[in-house]
Amino acid sequence: MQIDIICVGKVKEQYLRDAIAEYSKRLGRYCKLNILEVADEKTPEHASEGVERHIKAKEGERIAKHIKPGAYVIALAIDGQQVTSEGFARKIDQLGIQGVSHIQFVIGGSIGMDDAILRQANYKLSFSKMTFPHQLMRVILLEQVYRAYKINAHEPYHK
Ligand SMILES: C[S@@+](CC[C@H](N)C(=O)[O-])C[C@H]1O[C@@H](n2cnc3c(N)ncnc32)[C@H](O)[C@@H]1O
Repeated sequence: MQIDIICVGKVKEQYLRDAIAEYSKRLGRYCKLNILEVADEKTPEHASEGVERHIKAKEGERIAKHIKPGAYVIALAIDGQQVTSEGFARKIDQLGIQGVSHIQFVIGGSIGMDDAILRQANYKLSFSKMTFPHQLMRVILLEQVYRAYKINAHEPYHK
């Protein structure tokens, strides 16, 4: 399975970069992982709704260029479906059984994700009703994908 994580902006904090590197290394045993970063737009403080929509559209255009025909696209969205870790593992397993060989996760930028990407996605996944920073979301997603592979391989890790 090829897993892409399409995300916005560079991760600046070293502790997040370390965590991303660690989970990427661990996942290397189970799938082919690509982290595809697109450039972020500067967001002024107190930007109007119109300005925010414009920023999300520009970031969305960059994200769209990475979306591949035939890939199963999972957009991370606060109002998406909430599942357990076991349910998430089952979803990845079932996609493989259905013949999907490429999953692309998309994480929005600091002010969120363009509506066009959300509409294009095959599935919207929520990690709770709380808002997490987009850069931390990368770590949380990687850990849950790793957990899913450990669950599916019946290997110790998930408790
Ligand atoms: C800081 S959040 C954007 C907040 C924005 N107000 C919104 O509603 O999308 C940045 C990105 O992180 C992801 N994200 C943050 N919290 C999330 C959650 N609880 N579940 C799923 N994705 C989340 C989403 O992809 C979001 O576009």
